[in-house]
Amino acid sequence: MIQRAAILGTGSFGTALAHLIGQSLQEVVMVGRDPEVAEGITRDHRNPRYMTKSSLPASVRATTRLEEAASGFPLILFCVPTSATRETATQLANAGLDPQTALLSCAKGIERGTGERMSTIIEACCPGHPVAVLSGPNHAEEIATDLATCAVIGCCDEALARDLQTLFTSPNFRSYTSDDLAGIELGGAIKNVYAIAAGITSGLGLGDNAIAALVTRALAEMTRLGVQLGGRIETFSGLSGVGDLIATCFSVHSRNHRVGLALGEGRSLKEAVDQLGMVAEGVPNTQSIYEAARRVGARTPIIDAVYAVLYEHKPAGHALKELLTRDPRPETD
Ligand SMILES: NC(=O)C1=CN([C@@H]2O[C@H](COP(=O)(O)OP(=O)(O)OC[C@H]3O[C@@H](n4cnc5c(N)ncnc54)[C@H](O)[C@@H]3O)[C@@H](O)[C@H]2O)C=CC1
Ligand SMILES: O=C(CO)COP(=O)(O)O
Repeated sequence: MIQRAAILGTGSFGTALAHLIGQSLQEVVMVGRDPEVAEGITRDHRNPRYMTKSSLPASVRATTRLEEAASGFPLILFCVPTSATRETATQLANAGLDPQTALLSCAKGIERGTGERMSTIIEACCPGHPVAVLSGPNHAEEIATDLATCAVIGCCDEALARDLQTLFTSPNFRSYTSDDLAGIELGGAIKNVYAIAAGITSGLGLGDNAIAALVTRALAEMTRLGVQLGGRIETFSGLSGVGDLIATCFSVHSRNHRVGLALGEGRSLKEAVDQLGMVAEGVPNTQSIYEAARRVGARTPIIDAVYAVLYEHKPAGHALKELLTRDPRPETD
């Protein structure tokens, strides 16, 4: 049984998960960069910057010193953006990490340049440590206020998978297990791009039919690309695939959706990102996933359209028109 855990990242998701697992654990230490945030969490049992309405259990404290998390915690959660995962995992490995510590990746994205998944990066930086992943329709805002949801835990070690499933089981949180880490991580990464596309669609003033059509074709594209990149087909019909796709494409909470909405309404990418104040993984991941798709020769018209809007200055309306006027094809092709 896991009794203590460390959480790297004192942002939205780290705070939501501290709220969740802090209810059953003896001790949770959160590690962040901002001393004011860390002090606020420890003193007031509330994050002064993220998820500010959510109280944190008495078991939760925070620090800015990574060394405090490296030793004495059998489980460490990675809740920093994907762009910071390699650096954070390297620092952790050099901070005196206990040999048996399990590492759980909660971030959603793949690395720019290499196309690597977060679990493989963590494994490479912290060799010998068991690595698992958590994903699903899991908006921080809802977990932090005890609204019910489900997640899938990807883990190849059966005993650890059981321990993690026990930890991530509460009256408002149900978890499933799977050994398809690739499929789980790819679904969570790729859906970010479609959440931007859904936001753009809303921002352009299109209706429910258009968004339903987009999400349906996005699922076909995500499955096609995800299988080419190494995931199992059935995983994309699960919580980390279609489940998270629905959550982010239709939710007011989705940061990626909000970036898309701003773009559809005519704002620049910089304006859209600046007004958010939180990480929208779909922005860097549109690049990393577009590049990964090119490497395996996948047909990804929706990802290509989002890439053109974000990085080639194509007006969103033009990108939409091009998508709709492509050569006709069978639905299941
Ligand atoms: N917010 C959500 O509802 C969910 C987020 N996630 C994933 O969790 C990850 C983190 O997202 P959020 O917590 O939403 O982001 P956030 O923007 O709310 O917080 C990010 C945190 O990481 C820290 N950070 C940023 N750059 C860093 C660096 N270079 N080194 C160390 N720390 C750094 C920030 O100071 C902040 O504490 C992302 O990959 C996201 O996709 C997954 C599920 C749900
Ligand atoms: O992954 C998420 C919910 O499952 C969060 O999505 P956003 O990053 O778009 O807010």
